[in-house]
Amino acid sequence: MHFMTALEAAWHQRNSLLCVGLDPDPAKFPAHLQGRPDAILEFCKAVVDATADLVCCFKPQIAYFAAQRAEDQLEALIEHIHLAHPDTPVILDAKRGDIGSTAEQYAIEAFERFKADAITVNPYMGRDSVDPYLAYPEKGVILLCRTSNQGGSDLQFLDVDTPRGRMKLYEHVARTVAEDWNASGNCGLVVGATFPGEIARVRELTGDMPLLVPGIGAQGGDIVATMAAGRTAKGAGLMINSSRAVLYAGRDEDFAEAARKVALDTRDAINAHR
Ligand SMILES: O=c1ccn([C@@H]2O[C@H](COP(=O)(O)O)[C@@H](O)[C@H]2O)c(=O)[nH]1
Repeated sequence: MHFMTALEAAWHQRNSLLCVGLDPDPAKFPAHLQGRPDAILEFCKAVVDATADLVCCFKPQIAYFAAQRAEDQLEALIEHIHLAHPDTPVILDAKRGDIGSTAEQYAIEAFERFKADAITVNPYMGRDSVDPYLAYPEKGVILLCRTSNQGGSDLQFLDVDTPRGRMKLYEHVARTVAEDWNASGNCGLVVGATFPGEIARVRELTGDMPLLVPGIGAQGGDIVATMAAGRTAKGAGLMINSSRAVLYAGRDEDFAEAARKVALDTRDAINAHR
């Protein structure tokens, strides 16, 4: 199924704009999982199974798996999500960006090896570096626009002269993606919850384009301001990500139940402003 179709269905049928981020850090796992060779997979599966009915998508961050030599567990995790929760799209957060020939390999890795439904991509190297992902029209291509970290302002907030006039670099990215790169309707943008003013501006520039919004929870972004700035007229359009606040809500054997409680509260806090 097309990523956007699955996402739209999840927003409305499951009544959720929450994306649970899967950033497994073994140092934070409960004692009973410590030292197990499959600890990453078991930890993530437990959180996925406890929260799947509460989310519109999951977002595994590849660095947490690769750093532990656990790409095989990432592959198994995505396979598990597809089998056990087939209507739940998976965004591989990889923030890839490289010349076309290398990007082709990254696209194969994301979509054919890991079987992700969407990937995050850094647009900084330009259109030809993004084309290999866009060549999969069923898959979502979610481009970094206004990231949630403070340092994002170093470049993204600069005023630049563009063929459309003078604007902030992140505004130019938003317009370029919305107006030039989205021919198959499979693009989205990353805009941090820590910058609600810029969420509003990106929404203004891109119509109903889906926005992946990290930065609530551990980074302190504001749900109310995010919703006011970014929701569409249909009360959707957002994948609001929370990773650490959900994953590490509990540190004991009942960690998955604790994760579910935080996910439920977060989903409801979001829905109160749809
Ligand atoms: O601008 C961005 C882009 C991506 N991220 C990623 O989202 C999660 C956030 O984790 P929390 O624990 O909820 O803070 C993480 O995987 C980041 O790599 C982001 O934070 N900001």
